[in-house]
Amino acid sequence: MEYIIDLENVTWERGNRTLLKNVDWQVKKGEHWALLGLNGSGKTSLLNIINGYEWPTIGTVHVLGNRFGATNVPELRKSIGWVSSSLQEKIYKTDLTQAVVISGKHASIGLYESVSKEDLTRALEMMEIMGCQYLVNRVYDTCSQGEKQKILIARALMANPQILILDEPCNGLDIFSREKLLNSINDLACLSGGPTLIYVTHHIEEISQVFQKMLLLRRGEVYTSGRTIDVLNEEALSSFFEYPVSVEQRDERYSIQLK
Ligand SMILES: Nc1ncnc2c1ncn2[C@@H]1O[C@H](COP(=O)(O)OP(=O)(O)OP(=O)(O)O)[C@@H](O)[C@H]1O
Repeated sequence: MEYIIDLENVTWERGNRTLLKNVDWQVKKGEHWALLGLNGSGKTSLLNIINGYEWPTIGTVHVLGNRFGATNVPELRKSIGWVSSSLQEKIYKTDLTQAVVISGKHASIGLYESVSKEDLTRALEMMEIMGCQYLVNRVYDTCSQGEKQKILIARALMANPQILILDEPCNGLDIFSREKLLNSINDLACLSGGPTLIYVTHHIEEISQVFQKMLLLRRGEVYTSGRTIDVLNEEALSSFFEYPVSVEQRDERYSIQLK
């Protein structure tokens, strides 16, 4: 079986610190994962390794069938979308929303080529998938935080990625904007031929039923990975957080409270 992400025994050291230790993680195409961990647990470090921005000290990394060390990483990166708050800061605030989306075609910030009719049509399609086509012709900075997230996901889709990393996309959103964004993400997850999603979060409340697999990171190590329904329960999470928690499940969504 070919995995689209295959990390074997990945350890990453910086100075005298081990930031990732013996990480094994295999992701199949079309299998959407949530990646959960507290602040500083190593989530971003892991994503940096998957994107080839950092190299493991020990272990092997295969992404989309390519072994890091024997492949052209910048080329490979075109197949991986990564939407994060640091991206949001880079976007030119006075650009129109559709220009921001089109810039995802070459992962540029801003547009440096004339826009073809096909690019515009595709951008509008991507905006429609994310439920934000109504924002066309709006200046990016006049959009709400939730709308900006949708634009940035549409931008990432423009390059037709096989893997799409959504790095804490609901940060800074109120409960209504959060639910709207999660609905659009669910639609995207169900899109035939769409990317495999990796949803990074601190909050189990955001993990909807489309994320059937989970990886729990703690202090740079995989605490556990497997089916979400097996992982998101009181016993497993109390042990993971090293603190007693209660977990409720309703309508295929979860909530957690400290006991
Ligand atoms: N380049 C680096 N050099 C040294 N230490 C680093 C480097 N990158 C990350 N770290 C450290 O590794 C640990 C894990 O950081 P990382 O950003 O991967 O965690 P995270 O799970 O993404 O956290 P958060 O949820 O707060 O974003 C932290 O203690 C961080 O300070």
